[in-house]
Amino acid sequence: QDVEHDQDEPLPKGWEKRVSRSTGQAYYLNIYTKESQWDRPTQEASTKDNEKIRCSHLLVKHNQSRRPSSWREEHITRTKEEALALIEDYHEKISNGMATLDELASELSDCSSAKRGGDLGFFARGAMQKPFEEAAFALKVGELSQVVETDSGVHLILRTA
Ligand SMILES: O=C(N[C@H](Cc1nc2ccccc2[nH]1)C(=O)O)c1cc2ccccc2s1
Repeated sequence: QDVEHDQDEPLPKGWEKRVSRSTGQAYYLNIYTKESQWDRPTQEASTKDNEKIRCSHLLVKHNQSRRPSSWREEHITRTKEEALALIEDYHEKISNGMATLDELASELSDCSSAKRGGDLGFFARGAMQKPFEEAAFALKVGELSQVVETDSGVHLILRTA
């Protein structure tokens, strides 16, 4: 469900709306690069895909998250404050070398990418929620973000390529 746009608002140029055969969930196809994404695009489809980066992330969801459920916990009830306390602890552990983001993400991330150590693969601008995209594209390769808030919850982002 995409609450911030009414469904019949036109999509930005170069995108088509499709329905996933396996989940019945709507997704969006860039007709130039043939890339697809779950989130409704906010900008015209990029015709070239050279500005792509690769990131891993650790997501802690809370009771105000867009989908307060994950592979770890069917009903996520923690408050946003509790989520922030957790993610700040993880940030400290990764920053002082006590743990790596992929180790913590594999066990603790509320995103399905946890199965891949938090790896989201390569993505261009327009694929992820804006706050996440801005933070990710501001990182140098190998750099860990500060805490980033999106409608999904609170994140730590590591740019890997
Ligand atoms: O949106 C996803 N997962 C959501 C949580 C979430 N929300 C996000 C917002 C920005 C970036 C990553 C995010 N992951 C969920 O599981 O509820 C994605 C999972 C995966 C898995 C592999 C590669 C890309 C993605 S994007």
